[in-house]
Amino acid sequence: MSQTVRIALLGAGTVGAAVARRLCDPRRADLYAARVGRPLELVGVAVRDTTRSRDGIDPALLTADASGLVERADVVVEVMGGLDPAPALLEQAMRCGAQVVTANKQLLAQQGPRLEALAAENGVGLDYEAAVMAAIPVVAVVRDSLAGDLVTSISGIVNGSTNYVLDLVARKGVAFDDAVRQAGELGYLEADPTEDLEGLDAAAKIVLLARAAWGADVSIDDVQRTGITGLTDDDFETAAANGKIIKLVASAWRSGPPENPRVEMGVRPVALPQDDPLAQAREGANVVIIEAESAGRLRLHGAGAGGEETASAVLGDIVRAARRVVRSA
Ligand SMILES: NC(=O)C1=CN([C@@H]2O[C@H](COP(=O)(O)OP(=O)(O)OC[C@H]3O[C@@H](n4cnc5c(N)ncnc54)[C@H](OP(=O)(O)O)[C@@H]3O)[C@@H](O)[C@H]2O)C=CC1
Ligand SMILES: N[C@@H](CC=O)C(=O)O
Repeated sequence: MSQTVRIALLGAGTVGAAVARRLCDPRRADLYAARVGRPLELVGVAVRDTTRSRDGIDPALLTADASGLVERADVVVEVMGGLDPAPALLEQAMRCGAQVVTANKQLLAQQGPRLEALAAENGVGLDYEAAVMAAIPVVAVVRDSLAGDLVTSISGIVNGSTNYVLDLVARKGVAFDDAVRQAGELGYLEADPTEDLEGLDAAAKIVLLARAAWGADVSIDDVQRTGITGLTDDDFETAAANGKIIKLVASAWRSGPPENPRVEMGVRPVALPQDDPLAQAREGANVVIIEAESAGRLRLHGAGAGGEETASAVLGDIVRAARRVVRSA
């Protein structure tokens, strides 16, 4: 038995680099050891370009052999994104008996049920809090904290980069393309920015929340989706003239009996009154309102994108996964 819980990190971009720096921070090491019951050890970081130096990451940890790295880990953390090779590496990890953590919403939206089944088959966990609303612990709230209640609707701003763009255009008069460029510089945009701008990222997140809330058998094709690229100067001017602000709102709501729920989902730009709770999200923030029969109306608000903020959620999942490793030893 290893004296440490061995962590393999797949990806060291905006999110992965922040996770690696925290795992290598000596001030955090004792804290994680106490919380887990054994020290965490970062055994390697898989990247495409191993020659590039990465602030705060020992170059000796870098490898281009992601599959070889997976074989050496108790917990595999996927923050590379995309649909190739991430799913194959996660499958390999599960078959090797490793716990799996991912922030990859597109992968989960498209292949989540299959990966969940594979995790169960191999007796490992699949944690993905960072995949929805970055730093905001919404998956745990909807899936676990409200497991004794009946959620009726979920509505919110679940994409940080488009919120940043819409906010800068509306409040600061920044040109749309310039705001998109700034969102990219802050690390908010996906590798393919059309995922954000066309509402696909928000659609993936609302699918994950609908599954968490209702166990619903839904896919991204079930989401009625409109992104923000079709918005015109006229749309922004009309909204402002009416005291409103345009936000990209994602919603899911349940109808029918709880035992056989019918779920509908949508993503679309909406002109909201300035005092609407969803209008309060500034720059890269996200906000979500969850309605449940007994709990009533809950609101979560916080950072919806960014390396350090998303790393908070990934690290929470790593601690949870590492505890499972220690318990099962
Ligand atoms: N950015 C954010 O605010 C948030 C992102 N996420 C999700 O987290 C994931 C990562 O996002 P982000 O950090 O922004 O992405 P980046 O594009 O910044 O980083 C991707 C990293 O993965 C590595 N990588 C990509 N493909 C491969 C491959 N085939 N083999 C080895 N390494 C590879 C890259 O290597 P190299 O550096 O050499 O190019 C890079 O280090 C995505 O799924 C994203 O949706 C979730 C919440 C918030
Ligand atoms: N591109 C995403 C990053 C976090 O999930 C976003 O803008 O919200």
